[in-house]
Amino acid sequence: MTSNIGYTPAEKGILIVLSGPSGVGKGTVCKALRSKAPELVYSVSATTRPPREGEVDGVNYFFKSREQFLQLVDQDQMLEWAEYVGNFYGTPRKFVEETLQSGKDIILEIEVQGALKVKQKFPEGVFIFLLPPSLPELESRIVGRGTESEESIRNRMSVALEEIRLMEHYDYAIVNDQVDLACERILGILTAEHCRKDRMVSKIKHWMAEVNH
Ligand SMILES: Nc1ncnc2c1ncn2[C@@H]1O[C@H](COP(=O)(O)OP(=O)(O)OP(=O)(O)O)[C@@H](O)[C@H]1O
Ligand SMILES: Nc1nc2c(ncn2[C@@H]2O[C@H](COP(=O)(O)O)[C@@H](O)[C@H]2O)c(=O)[nH]1
Repeated sequence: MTSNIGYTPAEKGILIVLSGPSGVGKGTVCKALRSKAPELVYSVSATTRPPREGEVDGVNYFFKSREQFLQLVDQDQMLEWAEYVGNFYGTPRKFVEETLQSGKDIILEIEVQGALKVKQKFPEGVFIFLLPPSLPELESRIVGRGTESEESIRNRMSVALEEIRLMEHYDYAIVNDQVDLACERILGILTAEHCRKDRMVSKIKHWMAEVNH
């Protein structure tokens, strides 16, 4: 099934930030969204974390050394960046800005510190927090994924509680009990956000200018 957002695009696209603790299912939900909403664009982050089995450079992440990453930061090429459980993660700025400028919506799947930095720069963005049905279910999802060491699982679970505490800074919270339902909720939010009157103001101004001409 493909989405039918059914909006008249405002001039700029909408920036959507999807956060939530490690293992909650952000990546899984985004993958499902790709087939349901092919018109959405997904930002590819840079990271210093080593690739997991099957991850492809330029598709899942741009894999960088710490030196390369910090050079990108120095060159102001990152919209935001953060250190998470010992590795750097960041969003390349140019791709996001160009996508929004072209009128397309873009999703950033990022952790909370980075999301709060994006909120300072793009307060008009839509900030969505994904929650697990419970903390034991979160742990069993991280463990079940089979990608993390015991130490990494412990670290990610302890950061998860800090992240959940910062949920108050987000606009929406969604429980990822079922992937399809989580996708529907995100697409519902997006439809509503496209109908916000503030996003239409510049378009209406343009009409008025034409009539008054
Ligand atoms: N609704 C769901 N019900 C059951 N299992 C799920 C659900 N969503 C995701 N999962 C499973 O949970 C595990 C973690 O999912 P995923 O890798 O998408 O999480 P993530 O939030 O992207 O994690 P990270 O932030 O570490 O990249 C995967 O094995 C995935 O199949
Ligand atoms: N601040 C940012 N966080 C990011 C970015 N890309 C991914 N992430 C988040 O990092 C953690 C860990 O990811 P993992 O792939 O190692 O499991 C997770 O919460 C991601 O959402 C980014 O560009 N900036």
